[in-house]
Amino acid sequence: MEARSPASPASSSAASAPPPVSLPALRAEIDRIDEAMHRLLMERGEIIARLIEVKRTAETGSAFRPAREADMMRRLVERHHGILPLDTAESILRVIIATFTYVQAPYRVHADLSTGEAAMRDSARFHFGFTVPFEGHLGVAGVFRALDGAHGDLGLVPATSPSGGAWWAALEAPDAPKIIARLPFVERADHPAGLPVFAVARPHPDALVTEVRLYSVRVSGWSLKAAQAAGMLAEVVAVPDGAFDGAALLVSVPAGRTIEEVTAALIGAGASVRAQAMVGGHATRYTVSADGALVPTGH
Ligand SMILES: C=C(O[C@@H]1C=C(C(=O)O)C=C[C@H]1O)C(=O)O
Repeated sequence: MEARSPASPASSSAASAPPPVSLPALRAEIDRIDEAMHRLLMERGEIIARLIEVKRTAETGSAFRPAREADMMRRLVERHHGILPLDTAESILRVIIATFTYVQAPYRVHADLSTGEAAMRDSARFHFGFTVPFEGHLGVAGVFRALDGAHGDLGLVPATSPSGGAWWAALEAPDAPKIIARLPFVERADHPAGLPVFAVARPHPDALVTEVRLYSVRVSGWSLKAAQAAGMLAEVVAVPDGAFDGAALLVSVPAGRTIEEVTAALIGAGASVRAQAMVGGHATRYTVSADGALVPTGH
């Protein structure tokens, strides 16, 4: 976020205009700004109408462009300052983006509620608003069934505490949906919708972001040593898989690293890699630090 003292003028035009002194004058300023914001949103809609033709969304089915969305959210956080809470600015832009994506090609959000309904519903509403239809499912299998029935829809699955076993194995087939984003886009300690969530969808072929690459990896000989070796290089979610120290892993490989480095580390720690498949990708994660700076998260 830009560092500015609270006394700084909001814009150069405000700085040159004489300060309004009366309550009616201040309310007139607010009405002018509200009307300008509404007109700008309607103008944004006209541009989206033209963009639909350029993207030919109707042909490809999915309008999501996760890389662009992550970039827009990072730029919002970087330029934000003043008394409006960042949470509010972030949720407004998210609802604008999600709703205009919906206007391009209608979709539903299917969320796995099995690790808690309130936090998941907050994440879905914060990131997708109330115009995009929301459907809760008790388990990730229900989410994936819904995505099979409606190829343009989007699923939300808790990113860190798998309640339904190694759900990511269902994303291994080439024509299966893939992880396309990790929410929230910009992390911080007190994020009001901070549940770590993976967004799952069938991406447009050139829309999958691969800054962070996600792999489903099956190993035998899984041990604390193997977990530590892989954990030095990548974020790993592990679920025991069968007898004899087997495990199903979801490995998030950050930019600058490769899955080969991770599997070499696993083998070096005594594990055997039985299978691996890419199951998605998302933008590099960023955290807002206490002084408002954006810091890459992870390894
Ligand atoms: C507008 C686009 O489509 C979607 C909607 C966006 C928006 O409203 O800003 C941004 C990214 C896409 O998910 C685009 O591809 O640029």
